[in-house]
Amino acid sequence: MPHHQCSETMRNFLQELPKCEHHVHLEGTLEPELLFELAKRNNIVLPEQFPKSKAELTERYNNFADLQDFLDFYYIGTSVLLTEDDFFQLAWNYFERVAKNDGLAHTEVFFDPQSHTERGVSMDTVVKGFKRGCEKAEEELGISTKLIMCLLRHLPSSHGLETINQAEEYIVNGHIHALGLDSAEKPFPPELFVECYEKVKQLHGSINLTAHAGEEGDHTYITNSLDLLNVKRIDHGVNSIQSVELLQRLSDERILLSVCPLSNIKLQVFKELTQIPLLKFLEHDVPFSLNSDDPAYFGGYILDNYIAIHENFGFKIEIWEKIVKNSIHGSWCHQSRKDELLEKLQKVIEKYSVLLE
Ligand code: HPA
Ligand SMILES: [Zn+2]
Repeated sequence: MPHHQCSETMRNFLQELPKCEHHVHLEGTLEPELLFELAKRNNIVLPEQFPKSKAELTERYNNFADLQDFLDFYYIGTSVLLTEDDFFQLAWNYFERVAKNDGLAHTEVFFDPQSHTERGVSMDTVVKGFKRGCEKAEEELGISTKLIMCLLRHLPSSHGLETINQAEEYIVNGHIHALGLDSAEKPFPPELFVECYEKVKQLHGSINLTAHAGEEGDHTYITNSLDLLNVKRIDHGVNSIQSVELLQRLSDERILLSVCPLSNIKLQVFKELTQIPLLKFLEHDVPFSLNSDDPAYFGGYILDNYIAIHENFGFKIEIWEKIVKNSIHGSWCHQSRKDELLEKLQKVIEKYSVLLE
């Protein structure tokens, strides 16, 4: 049960904060409605045992046993996406929703090309559709965006290398801004992907690097991602709590953890939101952002995650200022954009420091 009520004023404050999202899978924004619509339009036959209605599917999404149980649904979801317009529409629906409802200012979005190229959809189709969504969002919604290509760790690293080759043009020209690593964590540790991370770095010396680590895997998955893959951000990273040395290192090196509260509950990483180690991170000055991960599957977009954290932690305005400041500093946009967002943050803090007294 939440301990702190989120007043209307508090909700408005959280909405108006210039939030940055660093951990959202575009394929994880596929709402049941669009899933069924695209399956029909593209003549995709869903598995026999797959829920038949939106209500049934949403109900099943409330009962994921763990990461793998979710991933089984997630990959069935990806299978309905075929054309460039499908990818565009998926991305656009997300951008429009979070810019208008959630007050999102900047978002760095993951996509999983291998979940599409494995089914015969080309890299070009995927990237062009998503890129078009990003451009329209920047022009019409005023939010800034970056695309992060993720490799699926349940596939061999040779498949990852092939994927990097297919994406070479977009890595070199910067349309793909960063590399990430996702899917089933524990059986597939970071050391399996050293060659892939070296390869993208060869193609583009200043490409940004991140990896999912320490969601179900222990703290060594995080340390090894930092040491062997040279990532400068960790997605999830909640198991860093197991090592004080690691917490100190994350703080010293300003490694941002992209924490996903509602995801952690839905995938049974924690029983209660209060168990997410945000207080420890604050105590050790480990920078973190709050994110939605797969909002269509986990029952909430970014503002819902902020509200849920407020209801469970009752953070004061100064803590929210710090969280948003760290999210801005840890973003991969230009300094000029960060300055804009920091200025906006100051205005919102000034406005609400009286209202929320
Ligand atoms: O939270 C996640 N973890 C790992 N892989 C994923 N792919 C989509 N979401 C996730
Ligand atoms: Zn994720």
